[in-house]
Amino acid sequence: MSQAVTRSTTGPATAAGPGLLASLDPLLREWLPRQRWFAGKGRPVTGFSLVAATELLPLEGKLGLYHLLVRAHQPLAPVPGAGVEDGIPHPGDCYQLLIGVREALPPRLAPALIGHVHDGPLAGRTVYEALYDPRPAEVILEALRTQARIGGLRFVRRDEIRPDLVPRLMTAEQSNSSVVYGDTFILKLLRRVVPGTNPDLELPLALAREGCPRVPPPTAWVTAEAAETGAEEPYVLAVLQPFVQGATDGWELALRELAKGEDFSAEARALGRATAEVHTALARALPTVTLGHLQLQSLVEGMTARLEAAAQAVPALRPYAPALHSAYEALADLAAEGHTWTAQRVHGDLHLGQCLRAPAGDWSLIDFEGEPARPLAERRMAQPAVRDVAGMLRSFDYAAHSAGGPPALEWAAACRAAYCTGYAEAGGNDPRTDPVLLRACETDKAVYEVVYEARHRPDWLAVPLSAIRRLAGPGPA
Ligand SMILES: Nc1ncnc2c1ncn2[C@@H]1O[C@H](COP(=O)(O)OP(=O)(O)O)[C@@H](O)[C@H]1O
Ligand SMILES: O=P(O)(O)O[C@H]1O[C@H](CO)[C@@H](O[C@H]2O[C@H](CO)[C@@H](O)[C@H](O)[C@H]2O)[C@H](O)[C@H]1O
Repeated sequence: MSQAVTRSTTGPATAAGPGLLASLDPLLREWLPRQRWFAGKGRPVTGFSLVAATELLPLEGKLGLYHLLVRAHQPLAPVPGAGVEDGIPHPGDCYQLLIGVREALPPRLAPALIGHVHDGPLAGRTVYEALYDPRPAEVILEALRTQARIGGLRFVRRDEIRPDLVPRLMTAEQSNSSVVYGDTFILKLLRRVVPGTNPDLELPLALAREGCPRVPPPTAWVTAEAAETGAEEPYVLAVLQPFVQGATDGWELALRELAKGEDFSAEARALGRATAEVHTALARALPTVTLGHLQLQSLVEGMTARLEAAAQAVPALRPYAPALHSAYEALADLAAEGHTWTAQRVHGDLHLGQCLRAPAGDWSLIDFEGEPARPLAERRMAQPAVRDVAGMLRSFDYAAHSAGGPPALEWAAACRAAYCTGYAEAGGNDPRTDPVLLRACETDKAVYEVVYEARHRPDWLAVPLSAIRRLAGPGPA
């Protein structure tokens, strides 16, 4: 692993050294695991190593600013897709940090505090999560606007960016961190980063080339060059895109309508159409493949392995596992009979919260990263488009269980039907004509959700478990 301490080519000279991380180490051990976006919850952090450090503002000023890529050592790996120790040695995940350094924090930045440094080059200073502070956020936007190269960081711009946009950090619960600039742009700073093409940049760029208006096109992005990090490929670190002004996300909207006892099927149908339009554009933009017997076998093996790992991690799932396996076996049987399916690039983690409705009524889809816990190569594989449909169908069910009171099952059924109708109207294959594949994909998604909730929101575990019971069907469980 490289201990790159980078030297700026067009930015300020760097004063960061390996001592920097050593002095931050005790503070990060305490602070990092508390962050919503920390992926290694439940496993101890035993240390850190520096992948790259870049000074963005020199320490001599009132405000110092460091960009760090830091590997958090957690010697045991998560069970694939489950996040629970199983003893497999693991080098640890790499996180992107933007660290502000001041003599003292003004009260408005109190929530951003990481801690007070006692040793090393930052001794006596206060370090904090710099995205809370407008000045560092402006530094990033200015670097994008001017296409700067600072150390190993490359700021790449595709479209014009107006100067002087005022930043504000989004405070929503997120897997990453986002800053909105003057209601014009939104910057997503990825937190757990891996080298290689990131689908959250790759797919919106491909859709922009296709002229698909359903996805905000990337305006600019940040990468860390491979030479600076010791990786084989650059890391994609952040993506700037147009901000959909006044938008409401589908989750919020669905809950609002549910609370009023209102039907949501017209919106669900429009969402189905939007999804089909995105799928059609993705199938035009990027290669599609036919899944024959062998490929189907490996798809089924993946689903089976995820179910097994999930049942190991979440005991409540165990009684249903045999019945759930039958959904995958039915798919394998169809494949053995010679059925084939088309696979293409998909969103990968589609749910109501990833759909934004502009005030004029148009729906946009965002966040093409895929399921965050899966390896990058898996997230970039061509898959049956029904995977995304299954994600949305699950989401209507989630909403029906989350509005308070008895689950609004009829409401969800109407949304699910309308969504499939809209999907077929806009040129997608009606998912209801392929019930075996749909059931397998819905099962796989519900299994993922069981693990996700057990890990992040145990209070919500009952929601996917109720779907698990439905999907398992009547039987000994
Ligand atoms: N282009 C956009 N316009 C308006 N709001 C957006 C846009 N992109 C994202 N958001 C808001 O930011 C939130 C987080 O974005 P998302 O890409 O889902 O990040 P994460 O991967 O961290 O979950 C979304 O739920 C949405 O509210
Ligand atoms: O939006 P993210 O990329 O962070 O996705 C993760 O978190 C989601 C929750 O915020 C989670 O979605 C699940 O809960 C939603 C309601 O909060 C529901 O609409 C989805 O259908 C359900 O899957 C998602 O699975 C996870 O990857």
